[in-house]
Amino acid sequence: MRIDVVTIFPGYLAPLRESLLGRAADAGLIEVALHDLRSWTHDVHQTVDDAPYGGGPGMVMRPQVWGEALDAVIASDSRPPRLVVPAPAGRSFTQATARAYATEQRLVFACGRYEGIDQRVVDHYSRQFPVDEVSIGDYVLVGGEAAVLVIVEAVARLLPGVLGNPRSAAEDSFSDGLLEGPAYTRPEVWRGQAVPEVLRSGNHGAIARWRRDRALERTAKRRPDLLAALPEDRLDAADQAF
Ligand SMILES: Nc1nc2cc(Br)ccc2s1
Repeated sequence: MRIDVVTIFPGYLAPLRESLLGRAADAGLIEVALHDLRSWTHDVHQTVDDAPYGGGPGMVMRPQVWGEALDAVIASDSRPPRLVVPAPAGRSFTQATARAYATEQRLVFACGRYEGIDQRVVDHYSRQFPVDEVSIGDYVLVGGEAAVLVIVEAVARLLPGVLGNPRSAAEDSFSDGLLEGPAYTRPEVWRGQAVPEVLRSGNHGAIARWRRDRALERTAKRRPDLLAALPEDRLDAADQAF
């Protein structure tokens, strides 16, 4: 997978080259290219924003700069892109979105700042490529860069070969529509708290049931919306207690 990120703060995306993603890049599983939006300005001040039509606070990012940048970046690789624009008003980015993005050949991220990017940029490219405006949560950041770090990590970990143990991705939170239950490791007793006995029983059936019950219990308590959204056939008779 090829990932391009256009931003006025390329340094903010440096962590994409660290650890898990660094190893994935070294292994050729992911190719990350960072592009400074200001490279496509033509004035001495490298202006990327302007006052909003209709008045109001803040500044809006100029369509001309974004158009020149995205034309150049998209043309720099033959793989067809999905353009992803993090935005507070975007559709929610979920594990299902991450799974869908993990099947893409190429993701091009446009990192907005200020009050966002002139809407005509998204409208223009939506006529040529799939374009998603996505939000990573119901809060407002200062820019899209932090959202790109989150999205890229959630997607990259699903790519074959990126995680040491592929079962991790298959069994983590949200993979079966539920939150993950509690996890334990040695020592058996820590500060007077013992590891639940069933986990030391060696009875794999009982362990699987216990883990399912803890996941259902936690999901019912913390995210009842996820439980309500589960398709009927995803809950078996033993699950009905939740
Ligand atoms: N939750 C989010 N907040 C923001 C703010 C800006 Br400015 C750009 C993108 C995003 S995504």
